[in-house]
Amino acid sequence: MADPVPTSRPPRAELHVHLEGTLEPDLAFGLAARNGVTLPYSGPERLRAAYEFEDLQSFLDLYTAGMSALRTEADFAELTRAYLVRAVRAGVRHAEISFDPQAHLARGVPLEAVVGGIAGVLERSEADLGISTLLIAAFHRDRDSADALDVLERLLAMAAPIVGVGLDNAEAGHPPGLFEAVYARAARAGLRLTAHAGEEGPAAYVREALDVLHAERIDHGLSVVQDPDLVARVVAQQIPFTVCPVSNVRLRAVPSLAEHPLPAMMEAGMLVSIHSDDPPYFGAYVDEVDDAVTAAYGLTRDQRAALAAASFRGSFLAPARVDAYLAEVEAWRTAGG
Ligand SMILES: Nc1ncnc2[nH]cnc12
Ligand SMILES: [Zn+2]
Repeated sequence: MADPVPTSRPPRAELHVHLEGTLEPDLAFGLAARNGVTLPYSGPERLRAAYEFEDLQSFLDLYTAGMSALRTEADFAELTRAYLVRAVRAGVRHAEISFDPQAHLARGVPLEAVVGGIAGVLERSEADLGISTLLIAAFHRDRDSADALDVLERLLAMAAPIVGVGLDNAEAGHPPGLFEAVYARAARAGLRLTAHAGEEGPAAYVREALDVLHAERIDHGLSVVQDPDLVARVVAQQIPFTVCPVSNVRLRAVPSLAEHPLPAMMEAGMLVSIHSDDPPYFGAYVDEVDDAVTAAYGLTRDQRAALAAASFRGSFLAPARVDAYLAEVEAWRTAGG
């Protein structure tokens, strides 16, 4: 018999989600109308119908176009709140949300509006919605690293409430090592370090993110499986990998879930967890990602609980909070009988 709705999926942490990638077409058109912005589609359904991607770049083009609707502090607050409400329904107990400051600065939107809108909602998320949250500033790897350093200094100067930094956007030809100084500065400021690596790039990019950036966590990291020595190392060190299987299929990093390395990563003993990346663009929030991988690989309740536990272990939360959330996962696992 199917479980009742509240316990059908494990409690989990969402560690890999781009705030701008949570923009639903209806909200995009609502904000665009409010701001006098014209989106290059006749309406939300036409926009959603355009969510067919050949690769990462074809997605990034649409993702960047969608962002043009976001202009004011209130827009960022509304976007953040809408994501959190949906995440709570997905069983997300803790979310570490990335945002792309450079994308907004490039459009003339002040950093204060972006950070103020997001942070104002996040600081009340636990009281208002019962979900803990942390914020990550992600830098564009296909821009000059001096620009990333400048934006990082501005975030530090304004005491932006960020827990860490990330690295995203077009990967091919943009190795992590270019951002060594940015990550060193972030580390000196006490920030936590994560980086996209091995989504479209080679295993060498994953290695470089670990060795040069000293990344504590790897976003995607699919290509690690091409390097058995590196797999052995990340297993030994229990480096968290935030994998987004539905995103990887939709962006054609892999042909299908059946050919995705997630089962091999789990089998090898990696600390791997599953996430949504940019949910409306890929047609799946993290509960739907869980459903998809459970069906594709015939995961047991214990395996789903292990993925959920890894999401908390890989978080930037304090150990006591991780332990409290792990107890919730364990309660879910054992409730299944
Ligand atoms: N999957 C992804 N890879 C790199 N940058 C991104 N920004 C939003 N989604 C991304
Ligand atoms: Zn991502």
